[in-house]
Order: sequence, then structure tokens, then C-alpha cells
Amino acid sequence: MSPPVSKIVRKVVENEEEVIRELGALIEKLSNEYINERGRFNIGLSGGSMIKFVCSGLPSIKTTWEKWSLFFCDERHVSFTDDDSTYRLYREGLVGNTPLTEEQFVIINPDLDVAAAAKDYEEKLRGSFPDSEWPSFDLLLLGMGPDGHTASLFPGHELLEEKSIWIAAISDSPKPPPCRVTMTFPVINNAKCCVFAMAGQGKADMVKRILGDGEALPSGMVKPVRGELIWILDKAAASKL
Ligand SMILES: O=C(O)[C@H](O)[C@@H](O)[C@H](O)[C@H](O)COP(=O)(O)O
Repeated sequence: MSPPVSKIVRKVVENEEEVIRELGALIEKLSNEYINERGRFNIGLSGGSMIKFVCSGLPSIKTTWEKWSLFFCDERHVSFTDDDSTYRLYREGLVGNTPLTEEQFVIINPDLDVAAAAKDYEEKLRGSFPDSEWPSFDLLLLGMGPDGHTASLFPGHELLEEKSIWIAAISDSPKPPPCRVTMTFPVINNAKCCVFAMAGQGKADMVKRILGDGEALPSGMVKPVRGELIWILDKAAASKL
């Protein structure tokens, strides 16, 4: 029997502030569930506006912070002093504003070339998920780009078909910067919970295409095989559904 198709939960809230609150509440709930169950919480972070959502919402949640490990669904292949570094922005937003420490982030090695950095990051993940054919993150936080991409998986890109590695390198990202490392779909779809969070009218057309029309753009290919899929949208982003 094929694995159950994940149910898509849509949470439409009033505005961006409510998206932040809803996302924070979900992260708090899941972190406490998994920490109680297994003593650990493994979360994957995305860049873009997700950074603001997470850094605004996390400081007020109640969790056992020292049990967290924070990974990256994708990361730009730039130095950690670069304005484009997703890790840098999360570090600045969370270390100091929450009890999280830099050591709890599992980060890329930007000093390697992008192909080697992807391999190195995969090895780091294998160290965190030993004896696993595929890692199963407790929660992956995903954004959706204007072209329907998610993580650094872009429409029409060959990486959409990548089925054998956990972390891939891309050097022709249509969204700058061009070089990144990214989780592949087998990893994303092996998560216990995938959450998209977005706000604003600028997302409405693509939301309609993916959630309304079922277009198989990358964000629409996120279908956790055994996990939950949640879309948190404000009314503007959901306005064309
Ligand atoms: O680092 C990145 O660029 C991302 O991980 C990327 O996938 C992002 O999540 C989307 O582009 C949505 O970005 P916005 O939410 O800012 O539109």
C-alpha cells in the first residue's frame, strides 16, 4: 500500500503579525512534543522572509532550548559575514534574543567550493542522523519564491529529480546568489512536518497556482510521505484561493 498522502492543512490568518504568532505557536508545540518524546528537536530553516517570521516569533515561546539542533533547508554559499548568509541572519536574530547558542546550528563550510560544501554538509547531517537511509527532520520551515521554488529547488531544474543524495549543490540559482546548497526532495518529503509560512498580496498568484490549481511547481512537490504539510497564510496571500 502506498504511504498515506499527507493532508494539507491550511491556516489562513488576518495578517503577517498573525502568521508570525501562528508559526511560533506551532514551533513551540512541536518542539515540546518531540523533546518530551525523544529528548531532541531537529528543525530545518529557510532564508528569505522566514528569517523575520522566526526571529520575531521565537523569543516568546516556551521550550527546552538546549535540546534544539538547527539545520538549513538551503543555504547560500557565501561567507558568514556576507549580507546574503542565511546563517548569519539567524545567528544575529536568535543568539542573544533566545537561549540558543551558535553551537546548536549545524552550518555549512563556506570555505569549500560549493560541490564540496554540499558533500560536507551531507556528512554533517549523517552525523546527526546516523544509520538513517534518509534523515527525518521533526520540522522543516519552507518559503515559496515568486516562481514557486522552495529551498533552492527551482522550476525546471534537474535537482527536482535528484533522488540519491541528501544535500545538493547548485551554482545556477535564478535567485541570487547563484551558488547554494539545498536539501533534496527525498529529505524534505521524509520530514515529520513541513510548514510553509507567507504573507502579502505578492504571494497570492503563486498560492492560487499551487494550492488552488495544483500546479506541480517545486513548492507543490512538498508532500511529506508520512508527515504533515501545513500552509500558514495571511488573508492577502490566500486572497485568490
Ligand atoms: O535562502 C533562500 O533564498 C530561501 O530559502 C528561499 O527558498 C526562500 O525561502 C524563498 O525564496 C522565499 O523567500 P521570500 O519568503 O523572501 O519570498
